[in-house]
Amino acid sequence: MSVLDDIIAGVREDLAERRAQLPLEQLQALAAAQPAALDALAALRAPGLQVIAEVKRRSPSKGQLAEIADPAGLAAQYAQGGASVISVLTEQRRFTGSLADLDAVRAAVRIPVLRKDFTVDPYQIWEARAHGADLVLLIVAALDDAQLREFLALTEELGMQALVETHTAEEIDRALALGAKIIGVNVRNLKTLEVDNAVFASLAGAVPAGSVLVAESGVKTADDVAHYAAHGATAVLVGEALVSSVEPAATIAAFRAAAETAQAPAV
Ligand SMILES: O=P(O)(O)OC[C@@H](O)[C@@H](O)c1c[nH]c2ccccc12
Repeated sequence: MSVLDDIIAGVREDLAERRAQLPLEQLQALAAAQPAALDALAALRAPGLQVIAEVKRRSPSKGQLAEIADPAGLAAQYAQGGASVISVLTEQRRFTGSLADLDAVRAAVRIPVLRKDFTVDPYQIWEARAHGADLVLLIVAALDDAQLREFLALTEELGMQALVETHTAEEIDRALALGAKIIGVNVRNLKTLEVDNAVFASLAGAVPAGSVLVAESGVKTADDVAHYAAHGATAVLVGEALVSSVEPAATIAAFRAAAETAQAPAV
């Protein structure tokens, strides 16, 4: 069983518990009572390189990254530093996230919020909307085409966007064929947890110009950001480097500035 399969098995167990507590019909009523989702696509299409800043306490590959006693305060700092979207890990067992974190972040910022989880059931998309998220993560490696199609349609029906995460050229083709508008390339292989930054440059060409292309994982330095920007990234998704930064707002500002240098035409 790969790491991904193992994580998903836990996600399904936790999901069964939540579903037993709150039937889908009630969740749908909560979703309907939410203000409309914010336009994440427009936010990511703004000029310059966009930063998706993640609230992430722990990961299976790195263990504990940060305490994050105040996710709302952290998200506010991210927004103040110029993040375009806040990503909130809600998976509990491996990442120590929760829907309570999502609620706290949603209440703290006015920019789009991504519910970052291993989506394997439509219930989770309703849940994301009921908790005020504007985007969900769909990991292509975890879904077949029928699921991906169904989940993209539901996302659209709820006025939300999906960050469709890929790791291979074949996954990018599947995502594009099903109409994904925001494509993520995760340079971390979720089956082995290995990070290889070169994966982005090797795959970026498979995504047509005009799509929103997000480089995910392993962004540590301004040089990493400049590298992804030079290879066509619209945005970078950053977790560890921000949760472990003493000044996350300044780090985000520095990342955005690094991308401008990378994109400036040579004179
Ligand atoms: O902490 P990093 O290396 O900056 O990575 C952030 C993000 O890309 C990573 O958290 C991530 C990308 N795709 C995921 C899917 C599930 C859980 C986590 C992830």
